[in-house]
Amino acid sequence: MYMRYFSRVLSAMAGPRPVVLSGPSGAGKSTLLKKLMKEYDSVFGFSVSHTTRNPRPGEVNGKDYHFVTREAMQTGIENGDFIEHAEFSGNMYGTSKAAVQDVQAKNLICILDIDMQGVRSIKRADLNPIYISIQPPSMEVLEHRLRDRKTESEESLQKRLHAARVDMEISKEQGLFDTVIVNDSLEEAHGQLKAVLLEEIQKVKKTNMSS
Ligand SMILES: Nc1ncnc2c1ncn2[C@@H]1O[C@H](COP(=O)(O)OP(=O)(O)OP(=O)(O)O)[C@@H](O)[C@H]1O
Ligand SMILES: Nc1nc2c(ncn2[C@@H]2O[C@H](COP(=O)(O)O)[C@@H](O)[C@H]2O)c(=O)[nH]1
Repeated sequence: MYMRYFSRVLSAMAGPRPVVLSGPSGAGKSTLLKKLMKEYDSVFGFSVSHTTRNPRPGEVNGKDYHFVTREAMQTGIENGDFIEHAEFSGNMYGTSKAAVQDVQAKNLICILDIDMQGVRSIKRADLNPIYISIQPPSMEVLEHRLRDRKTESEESLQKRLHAARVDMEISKEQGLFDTVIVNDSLEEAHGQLKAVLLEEIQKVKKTNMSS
């Protein structure tokens, strides 16, 4: 218990707290984090995950994800390269230690966009992030958004909707998230996200000004 306490104190001294953004597929995590990173230049850094899924049109290897084979991912996991990893909708996803270290080395707020299994694993690690859940206004709206995005096959869509129902139930669990934001109006959700992160944003801005 004391070890965990001291490691949290040390990590607080080391730089800004990372941010975990979680929530059902299609809730708007990427949309919100892109908007945040556009508004705040040189404050946030994205933790680029590894995945075995195929890139979508426009996605860039090394920027949106590290797109890898299942074999490469398994080897990385066996070598202890990952803080957490999970199977989601038929593909593997994972946060490497390097992905987080790369952002933290620049003294930026590291943003992790991960599923619920990832949240559970990160809770057991020593990252001490701010946990934010992004939720859709309803299952109906979520389904519309996912269909309109046109990224999923019917099979993948159904898997994601099933995971979403589970996610929406679990996210009500007391103490799991520091904040739950319902992304109905994008502007309002963006405003709420900024408000939650204000203290960390100011910390980074202050450090950047004095360096
Ligand atoms: N507030 C909103 N109002 C209307 N549409 C939205 C809103 N937020 C996001 N969207 C749209 O919903 C779709 C899903 O959003 P997004 O891709 O950001 O979700 P996500 O949570 O990152 O999903 P995934 O976990 O699958 O990556 C996108 O087409 C996006 O443009
Ligand atoms: N546990 C982890 N989950 C991750 C990671 N990177 C992304 N994700 C989550 O996967 C789903 C699907 O993402 P998509 O890009 O295929 O739509 C979504 O909920 C992400 O949050 C990760 O490294 N670990």
